[in-house]
Parts: sequence; structure tokens; C-alpha cells
Amino acid sequence: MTELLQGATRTEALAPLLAQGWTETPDRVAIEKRFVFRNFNEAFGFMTRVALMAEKRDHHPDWRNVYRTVEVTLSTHDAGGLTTKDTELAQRMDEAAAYV
Ligand SMILES: C[C@H](O)[C@H](O)[C@H]1CNC2=NC(N)=NC(=O)C2=N1
Repeated sequence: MTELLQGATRTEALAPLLAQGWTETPDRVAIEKRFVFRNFNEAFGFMTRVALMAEKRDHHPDWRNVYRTVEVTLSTHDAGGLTTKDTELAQRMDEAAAYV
């Protein structure tokens, strides 16, 4: 199982993501972000790219799509919080969102 991010390692791993619009959930076991695209086609294209990536990594987002917005929450369930699987997927999602 991937180790929980804790202490200074956690702070360092989260810093760039918080600067890119990710926030910690109030219970601190997950990070979340709302992506807003120009239209549904772009939103669903993003979800398609991320879905393939998530399946390859066996690490999947909790997400909700309404028209052109996609709300995402990331955590590692079996670790009970945040791991590098989440911070890495978050970074890849930001890259996928920029590719529209
Ligand atoms: C059995 C399988 O590896 C696990 O259920 C995986 C699948 N995808 C997952 N995705 C996420 N976000 N967290 C997990 O803990 C997780 N676990």
C-alpha cells in the first residue's frame, strides 16, 4: 500500500497543487478542485483523457460533471488519506485540463 503523506513531505507535495487551485477537504483526507471548461465537449474530453490515465494507474477520481464543470475529489481510500498517487494524479489532471 502507498504510504500516507504526512508532515513536511505532505506540505511540500501539496504546495504546488494548492497554488494551482486545489484545496484540502475540511477533514484533510482528500483534495478537491473544480474545473470549468468552455463547454460540455471540453469537459467530457478532459474526463475521457483522465479516465484512461486513472485506469492505467489503478487510481480513480471521485468526480461530478454538470455541463461544463467537473468537480474532482482525490484520496487514497485504503490508506485513509492522501498519498503520492493523489498528488501525481492531481498534477496530471491539471495538465490534461490545459490541453483543450
Ligand atoms: C483494488 C483497487 O486497486 C483499489 O480499489 C483502488 C482502485 N482505485 C482507487 N482510487 C482511489 N482514488 N483510491 C483508492 O484507494 C483506489 N483503490
